[in-house]
Amino acid sequence: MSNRKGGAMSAVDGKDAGTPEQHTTRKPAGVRAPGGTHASESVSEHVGESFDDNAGENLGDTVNESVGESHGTNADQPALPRRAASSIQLKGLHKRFGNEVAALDGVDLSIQPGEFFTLLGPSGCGKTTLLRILAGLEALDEGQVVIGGRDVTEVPPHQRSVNTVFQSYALFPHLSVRDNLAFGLKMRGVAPREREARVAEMAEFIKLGSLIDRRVDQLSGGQRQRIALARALVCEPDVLLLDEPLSALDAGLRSQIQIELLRLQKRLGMTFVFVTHDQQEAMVMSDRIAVLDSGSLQQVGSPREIYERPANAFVARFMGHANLFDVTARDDSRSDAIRLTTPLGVLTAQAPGTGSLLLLRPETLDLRRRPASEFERHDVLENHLPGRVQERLYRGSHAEYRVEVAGVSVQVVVNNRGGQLPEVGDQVDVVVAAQDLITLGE
Ligand SMILES: Nc1ncnc2c1ncn2[C@@H]1O[C@H](COP(=O)(O)OP(=O)(O)OP(=O)(O)O)[C@@H](O)[C@H]1O
Repeated sequence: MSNRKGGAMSAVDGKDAGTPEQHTTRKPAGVRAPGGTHASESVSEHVGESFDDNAGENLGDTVNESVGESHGTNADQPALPRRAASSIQLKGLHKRFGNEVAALDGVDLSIQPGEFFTLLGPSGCGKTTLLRILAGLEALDEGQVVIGGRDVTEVPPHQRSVNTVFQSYALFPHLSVRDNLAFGLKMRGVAPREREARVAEMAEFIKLGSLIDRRVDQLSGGQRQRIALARALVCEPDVLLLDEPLSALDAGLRSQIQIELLRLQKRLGMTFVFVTHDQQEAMVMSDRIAVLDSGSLQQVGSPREIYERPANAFVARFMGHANLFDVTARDDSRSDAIRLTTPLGVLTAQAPGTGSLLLLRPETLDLRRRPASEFERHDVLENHLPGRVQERLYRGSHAEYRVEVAGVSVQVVVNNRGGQLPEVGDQVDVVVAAQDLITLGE
C-alpha cells in the first residue's frame, strides 16, 4: 500500500504540478490576485509565526482558540487576505479494482471553498482512492468530479489545479531543499528568476531558509514534512490534497505540526482535503469530516456533529468509546420526557431521537458512591443505575472505569478533580443525564 502511495511521486513532482497556462497567467509582482491577496506579499508574511521552530511553546493555545472562523478567532493575529478558494463537487463516484469489493460505492460529496475537509475511515475504506480520483491519478468507473466549477472528470492530473502531499513525502532525497522546491515550478516552465524568488520565499516561510542548500536526506522528519508541504504550496494550487502527511512523525511533533498546518490553512484560505485514519487528528483539524466505510459515506458533518450525533453504530464506535444498548421499548406518554427500556433498566430521556440503539458516551456519565445502607434503594432516583466497579484505569487527569450494571458492563470516564475516586469493588450509581441520551439507527 505504501509503495502504491509513494509510487505516485512522478505525479506530484511533475504532472501534478499545474498547467503551462497557469504559470503564464501568474500575476507579476505587485498585481492584486483575485482573492484580494497581493501577489507581491510573501507567503511567510501571510502566515506569521507558522513553522516557527519554537511553535511547540505556543501549544498552550487550544486550536479552537487560535485558528479561523469555524474554530474561533485569534485576537493576536489579524485575519489575512484570502486566496480565491475552490469548491469541489463529487457526484455518484464508483470505483472497483478488478472483481474485488468496490473501493468507492456511490460517493456524493460537496466541499466548500476554503474548507479543511477530512476523509476519515478505517484501513481500506477508500480514502486514498477518493483522493487519487480528485488528483486525477485514478480513473473513475462512474461519476463526476467538479473542481472550482469546472468538470475535471476527464482532465489529466497536470491540468488540474490541485497538488498532493503524500504520506511518503515523495521528495528527492539526494537533491537539496532548493532543488526539491524548484522541481514543480521547473516542470511548469516558470522562468529561472521567478522560480528562485518563489523558492527562497517558500524556504523562509517554512523556516528552513538557512538549510536551503542542504540535501533532503540530511534533514529531520519534521523538516522533510515541511518541505513536502512547501513543495506542494509553491505551485499555488487551488486545492491541496494531503494523504496522511503527518503519519511518519512522532506524537509530539505531529501535534505541533497539526496546529501549524491548521493555522496555515486558515490564513491562506485554501481548500484542503486531508486523509487520515486518526480520529483525534480529524477532530482537531477539520471544519467537516466525511466518515467512510467499505467505500460508502457513513456521515458528513462537523467534528461535534460526528462525535456527539453519530448517524449510526459504525460512526459512534469509530469515533470513540461508545456504550451501545438496544432499546427494547419506549414510552412517550409523559409530556416532558421519553422513557426508554434498555438492558441497564428504564432511563428517562429528553429528546433521544427515534433509533433503536441507545448511545452513552463514557464521559457523559458520572459515578456516585452509594453507601451500603442505600444499596437496596434501586431506581429511587431517576437515571441513577446501581452497579459495582469492575475495573479502574487511573490516567492522572481522568480515570476510566468498567462498571457492572444489571449484568452489563458500562464504560465510564471520570475527570480527576482531586476528590475521592471510586475503587474496584465499590458500589456506585452510574448517573445518566437525560439530555445526553440519544438513540441511533443500526
Ligand atoms: N491499485 C489497486 N489495485 C487493487 N485494489 C486496490 C488498489 N488500490 C486500492 N485497492 C483496494 O481498494 C480498497 C480501498 O483502498 P484505499 O487505498 O483507497 O483505502 P484507504 O482507506 O486509503 O486505506 P489505508 O488507510 O490503509 O491507506 C482496498 O480494499 C484496497 O485493497
